[in-house]
Amino acid sequence: MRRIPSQTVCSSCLITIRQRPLAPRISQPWISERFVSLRQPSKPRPSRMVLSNQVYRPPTGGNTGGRSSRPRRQVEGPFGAMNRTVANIDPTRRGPRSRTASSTEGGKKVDGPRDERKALKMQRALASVSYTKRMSLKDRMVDYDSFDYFDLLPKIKDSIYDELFKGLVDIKPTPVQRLALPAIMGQSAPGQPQKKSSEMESFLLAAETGSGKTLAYLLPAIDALKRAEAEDPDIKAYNERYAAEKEYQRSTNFKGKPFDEPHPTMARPKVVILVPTAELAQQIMNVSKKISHVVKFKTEMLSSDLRPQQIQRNLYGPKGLDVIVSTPHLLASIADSDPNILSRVTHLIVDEADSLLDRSFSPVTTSIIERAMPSLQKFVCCSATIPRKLNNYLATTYPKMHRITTPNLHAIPRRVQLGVIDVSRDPYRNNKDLACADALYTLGKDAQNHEGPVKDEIDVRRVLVFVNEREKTEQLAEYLRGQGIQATALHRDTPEKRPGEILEVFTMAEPLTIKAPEKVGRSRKLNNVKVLVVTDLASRGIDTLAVRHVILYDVPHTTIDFIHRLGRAGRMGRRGRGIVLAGNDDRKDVVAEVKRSMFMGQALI
Ligand SMILES: Nc1ncnc2c1ncn2[C@@H]1O[C@H](COP(=O)(O)OP(=O)(O)OP(=O)(O)O)[C@@H](O)[C@H]1O
Repeated sequence: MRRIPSQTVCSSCLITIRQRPLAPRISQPWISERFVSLRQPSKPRPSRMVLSNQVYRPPTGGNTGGRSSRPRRQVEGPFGAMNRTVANIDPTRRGPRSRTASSTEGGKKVDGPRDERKALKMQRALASVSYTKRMSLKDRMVDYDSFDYFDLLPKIKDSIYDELFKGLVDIKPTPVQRLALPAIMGQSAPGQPQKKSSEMESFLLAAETGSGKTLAYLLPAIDALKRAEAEDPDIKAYNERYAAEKEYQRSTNFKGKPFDEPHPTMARPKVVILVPTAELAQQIMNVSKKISHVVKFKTEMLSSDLRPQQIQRNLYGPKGLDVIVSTPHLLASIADSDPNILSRVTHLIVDEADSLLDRSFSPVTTSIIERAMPSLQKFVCCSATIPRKLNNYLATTYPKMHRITTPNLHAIPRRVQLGVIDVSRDPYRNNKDLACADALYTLGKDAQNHEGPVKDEIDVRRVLVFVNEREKTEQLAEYLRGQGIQATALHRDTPEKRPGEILEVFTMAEPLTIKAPEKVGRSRKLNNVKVLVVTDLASRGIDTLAVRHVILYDVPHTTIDFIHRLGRAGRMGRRGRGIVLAGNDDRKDVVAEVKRSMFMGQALI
């Protein structure tokens, strides 16, 4: 008589393995293969929502984007997956090694603690970068601990100290800047001059949120722009004509038309920075403008919320155009009518590359890349999160891409604390609105007196509340206002003011204070907290330096969203706090694992 097989559950992949008790699995591998069945067939997430591992090097497997080692489905057609006797399990992910974080130290394999994050693994939202690689990057970063070690033009260094970080002492490059600046400029060692490359070079800058990626690509681009300008014969000839005309007008006391010959760079920028939103375009243009006050170049932005006359002026201004920051759709449509607009581009930067090379933006972004390619010298993709799909796409399209990843990529800094409010419990009973208002009142009560010259002032806390749906922004803001909280909603169709103006309160670094109330009245009113209820519109790249608190009203769909939303607090070494409101319908196990990963300083997967 046959014995009934017993069952075991594989802890890493939640599969039920039926096997005969007396047969050791290792010696008879066919048993596990034959009787493995999926207990919980979960739908795999699209790879654009899954963070990539090993971002520091391209995936193996050439044009297949690293997927060649995976077992492929044998039977084609709609019923191909039925009646299978063998589970479709990737052999590279099986066995004890996949469950153990291992690294190599001094040629010896060292096993780290087991990675227990089952819920995140099921979601497969992010994956880790080899810890060995992270350490070696740390070693490389020691070298460039001052901007003086970079072979940047002296004026650019002046702009760093006198404009960008005016009033700050002991300014040091951030990790991504230490890695990216020499790489993009072709500088081999600190203090050494740049080496020019005859080929077009491509770079991936992958570094955590708020780590200074903007300057990591902007400074080398402006440096190259100014060096090329000094050797450009058209610009030289223009400057000579301009100087001669000025001299003539001065000597003859001429009162007629001033020199109005269009500049050779008019509507022909050399540096193009693509970003997904108008708000981010404005922010990056402001940084570029600050540098231009010292270095002298022309920088403008293009975005759909500008009036047509303004767009015309920004592009075709007589003083020329060197650096343009734009959303891809507008730039592509302008390039349709004026194909030469991208004919001189030497540096093309795709910021928030995972958004701009995702499905919705990809055709238009790639059309710009293709048009700029003939004159392109440096192509830079930049993001805080690298989904697997993007990783594979870049490996296939740009096999020689230089990959620059920082030690903390995909990790939320430990200085950001995460608190979780279980709204399914009393007193909220799934009333998230009430829980949100209560959390804001608690933040208001904790606010400190302002430590400044004026007495009796209290700090105003600026809090971002993230929701998943745009309809919810208005609804929640209205509820909060009804509770005496100063709340504003911001989404793509916000009617009254321009989003930039609304965001300004949250992006300005200066402290915001109000006069302390003399005595607490009876009315329920929260004066020292300003709240912005917002969708992902404000989660990408917006530099909310002054924001220390972020409330995740809805649990984000992926760890990618966790990283970007929580990344609005705790920027550039500051402390921050996130609060997640988790209800009955939310994945509390995912939230718990994100919280634990943050506590342990682990990269999300
Ligand atoms: N070397 C530096 N020292 C001090 N502050 C810096 C330095 N470099 C950049 N910053 C500041 O850090 C802040 C964040 O920089 P930035 O917006 O470039 O971050 P990011 O990496 O692009 O973030 P995100 O991924 O969220 O877009 C900015 O306010 C910037 O002025």
